[in-house]
Amino acid sequence: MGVSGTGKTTLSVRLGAELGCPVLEGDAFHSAASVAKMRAGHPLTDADRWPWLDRLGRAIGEASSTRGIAVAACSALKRAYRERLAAASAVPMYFVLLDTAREEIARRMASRDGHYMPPSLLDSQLATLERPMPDERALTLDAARTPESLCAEVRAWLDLVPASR
Ligand SMILES: Nc1ncnc2c1ncn2[C@@H]1O[C@H](COP(=O)(O)OP(=O)(O)OP(=O)(O)O)[C@@H](O)[C@H]1O
Ligand SMILES: O=C(O)[C@H](O)[C@@H](O)[C@H](O)[C@H](O)CO
Repeated sequence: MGVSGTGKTTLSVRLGAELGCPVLEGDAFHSAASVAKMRAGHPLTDADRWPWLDRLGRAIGEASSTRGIAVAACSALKRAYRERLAAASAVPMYFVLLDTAREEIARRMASRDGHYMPPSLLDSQLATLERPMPDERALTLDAARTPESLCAEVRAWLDLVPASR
């Protein structure tokens, strides 16, 4: 989880490869209308996001049944979005927030080609972000670290989280 451009896709692909499990890309579950809206520079609303979170959550639940675990990249900006995603999946869900300085995120967004998300939406993403509370199953990491070290820390954390929690 985290705002656009923090490295969710990069980390999830790496983690999925290391764990040998399915990887789901949240961006692929948006409706065409939502993608067009973001491309045009308009932030999504809650109403835009609920059906997307339900679709992605169900897919996470299905994907995790094959290998016992699945990894997903999803902004999941608000607590209510994380709760919706977990409820739709019907499996235990653990969140990793990638968080770092605005300047670094803006630099990453500006430097990538062909992505529908315009850098102008970064401030709305940051304003919407509700960082996980202590009672959520969540780990916060500095997104400025290397993908290798982020991946290693997530794996160490997952091993320490009891499966029944
Ligand atoms: N740990 C990292 N260190 C340096 N650059 C990174 C790191 N992770 C990702 N990047 C680069 O930052 C850019 C954004 O990464 P990525 O697409 O993984 O982010 P994202 O959070 O999935 O974005 P979005 O939600 O907008 O799809 C890419 O150009 C990627 O190569
Ligand atoms: O909830 C949202 O506003 C969206 O998921 C956005 O965060 C983007 O789709 C994603 O980050 C790709 O840039």
